[in-house]
Amino acid sequence: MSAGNIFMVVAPSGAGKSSLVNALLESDRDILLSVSCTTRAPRPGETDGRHYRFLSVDTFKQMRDNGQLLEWAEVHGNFYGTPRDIMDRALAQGQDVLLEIDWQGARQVKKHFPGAQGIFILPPSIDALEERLRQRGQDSEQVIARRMLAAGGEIAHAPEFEYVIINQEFSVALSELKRIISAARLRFAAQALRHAALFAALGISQDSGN
Ligand SMILES: Nc1nc2c(ncn2[C@@H]2O[C@H](COP(=O)(O)OP(=O)(O)O)[C@@H](O)[C@H]2O)c(=O)[nH]1
Ligand SMILES: Nc1ncnc2c1ncn2[C@@H]1O[C@H](COP(=O)(O)OP(=O)(O)O)[C@@H](O)[C@H]1O
Repeated sequence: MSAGNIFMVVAPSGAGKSSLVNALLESDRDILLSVSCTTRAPRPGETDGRHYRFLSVDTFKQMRDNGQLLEWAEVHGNFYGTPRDIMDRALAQGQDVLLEIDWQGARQVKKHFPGAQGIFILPPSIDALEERLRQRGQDSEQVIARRMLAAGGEIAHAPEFEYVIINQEFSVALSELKRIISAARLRFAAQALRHAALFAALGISQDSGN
């Protein structure tokens, strides 16, 4: 069985990544969303284990220092990280995994898994980004100001990613996200077939070298 694929969705706060990812997951049952750990306080309606694993700073640092996180970063004054165990298990079972992380985390994942595909979501404008953060109605003015201040620096990393989607019209952006994922899956499947054929022709076991 071939290993699963990794997709990373990255965006400045308010660009619409969670909305796009949630809509994608409704129609794509073959992709597992990695639930991150965070030290940020839960927003109204967020539940532990579903949206995030909400941890104290001490517990987060303990997990990080024990090597239980595949990647981690400090974003907007809080710690965020991807637990290693669930992800490793899913990939070994051939399950595709989607990570909703920031650009710093994406860089670290790329080091471990060079085939991971990064998709950067841009808002149509900075004004639209601020409007979306306000309209979401979940963050204080102070939190919104901090996220807006960080947005420019985050957007500067968009060219590092394999794909960039401008989330203007939601349905159009969602179609692009679905198309990117289907195309990448096909490409990886074709690659795996070519490897298998090459190894068979050379009489080499596919497990050798692992
Ligand atoms: N490196 C890293 N970043 C993460 C992780 N989980 C979430 N983030 C990022 O942390 C930032 C803040 O996330 P959040 O507090 O949920 O705010 P939101 O982006 O406005 O919904 C976003 O850029 C997320 O993508 C993670 O596991 N690792
Ligand atoms: N294409 C879009 N047009 C208008 N509003 C959008 C669009 N995409 C997302 N939103 C809204 O913008 C707000 C921020 O979206 P969210 O998915 O929480 O962003 P992120 O996860 O990137 O922080 C939400 O209220 C969401 O409903």
